[in-house]
Amino acid sequence: MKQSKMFIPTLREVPNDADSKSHQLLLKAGMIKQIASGIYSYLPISKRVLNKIEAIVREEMEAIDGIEILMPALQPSELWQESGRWPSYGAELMRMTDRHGREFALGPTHEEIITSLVRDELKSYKKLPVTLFQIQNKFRDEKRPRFGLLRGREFIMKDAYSFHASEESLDATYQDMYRAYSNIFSRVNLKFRPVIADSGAIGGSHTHEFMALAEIGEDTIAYTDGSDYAANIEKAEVVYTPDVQHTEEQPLEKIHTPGVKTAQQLADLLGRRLDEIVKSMIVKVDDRFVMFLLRGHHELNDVKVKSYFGTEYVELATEAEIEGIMNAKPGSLGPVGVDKIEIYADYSVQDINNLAVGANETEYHYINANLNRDFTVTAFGDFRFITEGEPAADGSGPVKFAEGIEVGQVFKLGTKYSEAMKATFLDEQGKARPMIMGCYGIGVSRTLSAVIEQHHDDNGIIWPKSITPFDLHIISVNPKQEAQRQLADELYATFSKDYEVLYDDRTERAGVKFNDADLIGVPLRILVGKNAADGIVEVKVRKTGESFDVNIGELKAEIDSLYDTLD
Ligand SMILES: O=C(C[C@@H]1CCCCN1)Cn1cnc2cc(Cl)c(F)cc2c1=O
Ligand SMILES: [Mg+2]
Ligand SMILES: [Mg+2]
Repeated sequence: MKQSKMFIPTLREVPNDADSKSHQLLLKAGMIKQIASGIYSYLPISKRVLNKIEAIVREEMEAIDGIEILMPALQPSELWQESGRWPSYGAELMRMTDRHGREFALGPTHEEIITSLVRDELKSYKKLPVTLFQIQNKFRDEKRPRFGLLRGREFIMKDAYSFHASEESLDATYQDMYRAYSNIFSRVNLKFRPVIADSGAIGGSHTHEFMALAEIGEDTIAYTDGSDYAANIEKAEVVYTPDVQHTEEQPLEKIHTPGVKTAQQLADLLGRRLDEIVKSMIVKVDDRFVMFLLRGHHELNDVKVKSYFGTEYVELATEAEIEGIMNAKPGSLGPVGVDKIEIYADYSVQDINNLAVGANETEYHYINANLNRDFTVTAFGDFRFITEGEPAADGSGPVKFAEGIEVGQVFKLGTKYSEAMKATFLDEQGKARPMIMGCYGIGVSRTLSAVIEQHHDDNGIIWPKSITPFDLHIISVNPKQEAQRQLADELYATFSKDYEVLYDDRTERAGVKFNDADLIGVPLRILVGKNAADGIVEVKVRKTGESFDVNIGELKAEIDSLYDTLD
């Protein structure tokens, strides 16, 4: 492709609204243009990379008998009424009405559509299992779109759905997908980790997220070097090992604590460690309020609370709600004398006694509060986030933390949608049974960004060979020089036979062309410059920056062998 005919609006300066490295580079390399918050046009360089990522995804899906279809983005609300999800999503679900006043959603995902499609077509166990997938734009009205393509409101997803007559069959497909995802993320040259994850609102039991490791990642992974254990921190189980440090029970004592609002301030006032304080939090679970007790140095894990109570509706109570229930401000809450709401406590609260807790009176606290004497707990449980260094659930050693970008997720869905939508099949005994489902997503546009996050330097992107927009970048340094332009034209014609070539034939200054080439990030570059008349060109490897002169007689062999060494 001649760059004089291309559309790559590179930028000189860093756009100030870019809030991540990949977002900056996508803009500087002229790969995307924002049309509205979280909504982008993919320009030619991006489109070429997306085509390659999608080709790899298709190959791996088809290798495990995935069949490609394309479903509509417009989804009739009736199907979401059937699945019961129409009322359960808020502003994130983009809704609209058509000219007849009928309600639709712009599809954020396609469980309802695919289930209605399959229930009409596949009636017998003989037709199962089947795995259908699509690659399509999804719409989710994120409250805070950010990081360019990493969290957009319209994005490209590969979503696959599988239908089974048995759990074993679902298991087999789940494993196939798990391996296919590992292949895909390896082939696009991403450093990634599959992590045990929480299935959240989607239901089902078993799910893994595929995390691309990157500082900018919004997810935190708890992993160990001792095994392939890795879990989303929302899910990482805390192995409770009792570490009881009880002392002689002391009499309960109320103390005036002006200005004390946090566990740290209470610890400082009492001259105790933070972990010797027990903090009390009021959480709204569904439509009731519940108190949670945690050690001062731990944090409440809302995802664990959701899965413990089996609901998505878990929110911290507001200050007004707290004052309404407890007649005290959030900084002075405690379990003593609380009988209107249930109290749950993290396991490790039972390790200490003579507790310092709020007195449910603003600016008053108790010391020496003791379980069963001064307050009771409905149940102890694992309600907190694991902290770095604590033992992993599989006993493989202390967990370490890393940031990750969720680029894929595989779910065992079960029969949540097939039951709700009566997608049944006739089993061997002719009995109608709900199909057992799995669903599997890859963020295709998010994967493009994740690759940039992991493959760049200060001058721009460095594309892995597998998804690079072009293989070779030929630059005629000064096309006004007849010898240079002629040789560059010839090399473009020759190399285009075996490689995808971007030919910078523009009459821009050399510096501009080199800057653009560094930004765009094609892995190999041929500079046709002042030595063209002597049949010498310069070859440059984008990743290492190394460059050397090559006689055009050896150029093809040199490029072929160099290209093979690239990753
Ligand atoms: O999408 C999934 C599960 C899997 C992921 C892989 C591909 C198939 N679906 C979960 N999820 C996430 N955000 C959503 C946002 C909105 Cl607004 C919605 F209405 C529904 C969903 C929703 O269901
Ligand atoms: Mg997540
Ligand atoms: Mg997820």
